[in-house]
Amino acid sequence: MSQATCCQIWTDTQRELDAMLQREREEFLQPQEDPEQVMKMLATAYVQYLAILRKLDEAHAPLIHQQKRAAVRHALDGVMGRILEIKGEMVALEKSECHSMAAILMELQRVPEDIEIPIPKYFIKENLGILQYREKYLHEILLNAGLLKQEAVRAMTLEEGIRVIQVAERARQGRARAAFMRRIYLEEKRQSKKQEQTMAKSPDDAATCIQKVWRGHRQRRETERLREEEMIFLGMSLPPELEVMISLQKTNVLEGEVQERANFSFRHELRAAEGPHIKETFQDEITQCFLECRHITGRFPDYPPEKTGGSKALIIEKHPEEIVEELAAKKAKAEAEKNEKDKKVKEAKEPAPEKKPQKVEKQVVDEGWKMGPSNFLSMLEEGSSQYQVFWENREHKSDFLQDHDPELIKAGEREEVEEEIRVQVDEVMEEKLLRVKEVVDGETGPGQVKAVKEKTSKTPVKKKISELEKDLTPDRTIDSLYQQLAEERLLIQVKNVNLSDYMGYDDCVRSLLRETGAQPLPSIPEVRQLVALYGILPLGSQTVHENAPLVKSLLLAGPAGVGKKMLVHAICTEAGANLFSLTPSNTGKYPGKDGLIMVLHMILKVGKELQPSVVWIGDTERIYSKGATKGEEEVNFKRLARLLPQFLRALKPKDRVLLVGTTRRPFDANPGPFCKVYQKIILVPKPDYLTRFALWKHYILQCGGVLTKLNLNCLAQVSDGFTQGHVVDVVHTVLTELRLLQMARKPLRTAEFVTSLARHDPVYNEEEEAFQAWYAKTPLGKAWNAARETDEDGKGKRKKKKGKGKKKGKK
Ligand SMILES: Nc1ncnc2c1ncn2[C@@H]1O[C@H](COP(=O)(O)OP(=O)(O)OP(=O)(O)O)[C@@H](O)[C@H]1O
Repeated sequence: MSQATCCQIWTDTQRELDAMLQREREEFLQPQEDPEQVMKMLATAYVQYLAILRKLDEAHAPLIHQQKRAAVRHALDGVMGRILEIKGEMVALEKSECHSMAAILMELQRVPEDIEIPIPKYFIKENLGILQYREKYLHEILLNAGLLKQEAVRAMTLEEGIRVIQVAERARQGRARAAFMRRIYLEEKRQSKKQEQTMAKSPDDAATCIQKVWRGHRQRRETERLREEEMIFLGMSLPPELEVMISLQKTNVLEGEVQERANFSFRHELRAAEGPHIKETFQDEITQCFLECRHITGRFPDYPPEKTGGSKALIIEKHPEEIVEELAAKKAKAEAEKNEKDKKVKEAKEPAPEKKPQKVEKQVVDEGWKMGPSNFLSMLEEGSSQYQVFWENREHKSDFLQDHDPELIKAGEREEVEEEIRVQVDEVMEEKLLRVKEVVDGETGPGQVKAVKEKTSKTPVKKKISELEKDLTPDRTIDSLYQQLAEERLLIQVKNVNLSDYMGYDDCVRSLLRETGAQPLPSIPEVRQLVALYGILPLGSQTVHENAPLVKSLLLAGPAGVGKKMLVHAICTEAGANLFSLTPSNTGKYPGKDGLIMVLHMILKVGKELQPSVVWIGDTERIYSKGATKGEEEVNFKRLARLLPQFLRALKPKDRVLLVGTTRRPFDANPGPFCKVYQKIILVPKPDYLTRFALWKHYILQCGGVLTKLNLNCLAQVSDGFTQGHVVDVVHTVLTELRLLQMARKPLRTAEFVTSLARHDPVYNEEEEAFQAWYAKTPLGKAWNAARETDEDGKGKRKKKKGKGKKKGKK
């Protein structure tokens, strides 16, 4: 895609985004009373933001201009975050992770694929070098530790050997023949030259000859230049300067260096041109502030210590009147709090009068629904205004050089230069203030300041640091910890699977069931969406992780073979994350509480440093098993269960680390602590007819099978109740190397697969019901049931009222 097309897509999408922001300002700020209307509004915005995200990613991926890339990425992150916020609102409103979007899709004239979550390509593309290096490093560690076998070098067959020799021999003969022909050509040329030299030429002939050669050469050069210009104009090739730049940027290190050098020169320029003026302004502002303060309080204030930001606070502070106002507001707030406390104490002493629930309910209804505060709207609006200032009116088509905009860099650098100068000014002004205090007020400043400092240093705020947050390995490097974790199999290789490889279609039966009022459970496409929303997007983007509703842990529950592990690997592949395996059988190598703390500490330290990271606990129900503990292994599991909340507490919004648990038997776990640790629970379903059909086809073709004589409909029908894992296993069992060799004589038959399938146990209805019953007991399941009951009560009451009304009417 040419750069001009990318910019055009960006322009169009930005316009759509502006329209969305305008709509948000108008619609979402108004309180709404009808929940159905609210849901419709949210779902519409959700679908539209997804379309915007898709287009922004399309524009961002091929863009070369670094500043434009940064601007589009800013918008990308903002839109991703906003989608997560809207999803959060939808979940809170419907008390379910699944929403029926069919009506909205119809109304907006979209297809079901439009609600798949696009995963920005920059997650991987911008870290490709580091990811490849890390993959190679891990591979080497595993090879050296003997945990991986070196791939055996395959011996050549006789035919392959002959072929290689033939190719080489023919090439040699070709080269010899070419050399021979060249020799003949040169010989002939030499002969003709000799003949020409013997025939004397007039000066005119000689001049014509020289002109001919020169004109030919000049025209060829000119044509070449024109051709290059045209290619650049059409966007089919890059200007030479840019090509050099891109080749430099191919390695991340170089990119960093180039950027750093450019920034340094701008900073230097700014410091020289604007530094003195900034310094003067700061000094004036600080002096003014001190004078005003003395005017109000009668003495010069102490200089704010550097730890609290130095004079930054003074510079921000506007007017003495505002300070007075602020103080008054603080006082009023404190008084109000005190009054409330007194009131509560009084109420606790006196028997509380009976509450009137009806009134409260009415109040809630009266207030209506309002969209919660957003961290991303302001970001999007800021991005939009920056776009209007810098990019909207720029001529993208003729920007052959894709050169940077110095003003934009300067704007970014200005803040840093200001901060640098402020620190210098602070040092000077603090000295000055002390001297002035001594002369004017007779205060011996340093002593007082020291005293204050000592006072503050004597009363440090005691904060309890959990065992996991302490650095237990201060003398170890990240590399050595990484190596140790890999050797202990706590850090494992990620299988290269994408989320789109997790095949599956919407289950029509499930949608029908939902309409009858059954608890909504996710279909396969919804599982894909939830995994992308709660796992991949926050892990891939720092901004999204820090500002969107924080999800620290995710549970994938479902029968054996439905693809839970595949989803864990897909999260890591798409987000470029490390994969730590805390599966109970792995932690046995570190017995005792201290051992376990050390494992968790190492995982946290390496995971945070080399973020994003996924910490996977397979068979996670085992660590929350009900009943008394038996044996050392179970004691260790219980210990891990007790340490997990601490582990999660040690994860801050800036740490892109996600805990993912997988379980085949969640009902065996103690529901209380289990659901407390896992913030989001996704029930992974077994495949429906359409998915089974696609799975059979895909895996048979992948293993080299031929479909001609196969009845895939029959296979899909017969495999009802079986999982994806069963299908994969059956295909691998049937399509052995020997069977593939026989294929020409003996075509594949459906019965072969059916026979093999019969050796597996399907997921029986009882097991599926057990999953559903367990899900109904999770916090979200309970909330959904409670909401439904109140809904039904409400409807019943309304019906009764109507009935009464009618009777009265008849009377
Ligand atoms: N939706 C899917 N599309 C394609 N392949 C799938 C899908 N789901 C699962 N598979 C394949 O099925 C096999 C089993 O999947 P996986 O091991 O991830 O299941 P699991 O739920 O983790 O099983 P278990 O609970 O037994 O550990 C894998 O080879 C995986 O690639």
